Amino acid sequence: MTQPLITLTSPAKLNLMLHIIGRRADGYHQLQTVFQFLDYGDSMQFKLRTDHQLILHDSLPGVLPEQNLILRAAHLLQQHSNSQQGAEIWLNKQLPMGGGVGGGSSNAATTLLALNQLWQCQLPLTKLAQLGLQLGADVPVFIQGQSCFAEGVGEQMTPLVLAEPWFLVVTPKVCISTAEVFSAPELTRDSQPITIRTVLEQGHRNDCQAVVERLYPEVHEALNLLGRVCQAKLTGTGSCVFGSFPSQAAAESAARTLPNSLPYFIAKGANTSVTHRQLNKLKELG
Ligand SMILES: C[C@](O)(CO)[C@H](O)COP(=O)(O)OP(=O)(O)OC[C@H]1O[C@@H](n2ccc(N)nc2=O)[C@H](O)[C@@H]1O
Ligand SMILES: Nc1ncnc2c1ncn2[C@@H]1O[C@H](COP(=O)(O)OP(=O)(O)OP(=O)(O)O)[C@@H](O)[C@H]1O
Repeated sequence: MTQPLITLTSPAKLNLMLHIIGRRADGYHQLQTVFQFLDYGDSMQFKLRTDHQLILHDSLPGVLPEQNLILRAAHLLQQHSNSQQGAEIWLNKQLPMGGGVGGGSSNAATTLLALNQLWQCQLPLTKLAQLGLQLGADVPVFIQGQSCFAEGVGEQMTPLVLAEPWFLVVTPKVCISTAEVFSAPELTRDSQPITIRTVLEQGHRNDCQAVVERLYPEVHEALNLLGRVCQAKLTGTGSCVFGSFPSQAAAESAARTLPNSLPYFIAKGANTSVTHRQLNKLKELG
């Protein structure tokens, strides 16, 4: 019998603002951030196996299969749910790695969501988000699937309805280690906490930006170039920088002002993750 196959988009996120307000005893930074999803990402396919095997068909440069967040997420769910089933997984990577658009975390979350459905584990999103947090601070937001104001390390989420403009995302060819940025001595770690009511007026800054611009001249240059045509900001710990536009045509016209050597993509903002919209459609189809 042919086993079911599901195809899902594993989207990018942007941090529209990111303030660091303190540090936990374990060294993790306490953040205030606004997450927006993009209708753009990696493509993933999941096929049920009736045995226990987990097979990832595509590899990533510099990432051992057992370190790949996709297999780590699949193993975690298998252990937690005691599922006797397995899966074959395919990944078509589009998102830049170490780009601050959350590609690895998104892949992990998409895996948890897809296998929860394929294996009929029926774990609620809150439980999947708890599991996801063991894999990375950015995983819960991709599980929850709504644009939001997030606090803690990003796991305390309050949904926020945002505008859904088009974004021009410049992707400098550098892979940035999140841990390196968070360990910089000069990083701002004492921003004044703001409230969700004032976030859209007061939250325009990314506290990681100064450190990243100093460590990575390519990112500094990208911010300068994009800054000529819009307000340009860093997402997460970089390397990607972005600006928003009222239409796709306006974003395309801004992209034409960039040097040909500078890679970019254009995508629409979305209040609900595309993965959730696709999974809901599959559920409706039965
Ligand atoms: C910067 C953001 O992308 C904003 O959305 C996230 O906070 C980063 O999330 P992530 O990539 O999933 O990060 P993780 O894989 O959990 O952490 C990588 C490393 O970054 C540091 N780290 C991460 C998140 C955080 N709030 N404080 C930290 O100090 C820790 O040294 C950690 O070992
Ligand atoms: N499936 C995966 N996709 C991408 N990176 C992965 C994956 N699995 C493990 N990794 C590792 O995670 C690192 C960070 O990848 P990722 O693309 O998520 O960075 P990022 O966008 O900067 O993340 P964030 O915004 O969450 O800080 C990669 O350099 C790679 O070593």
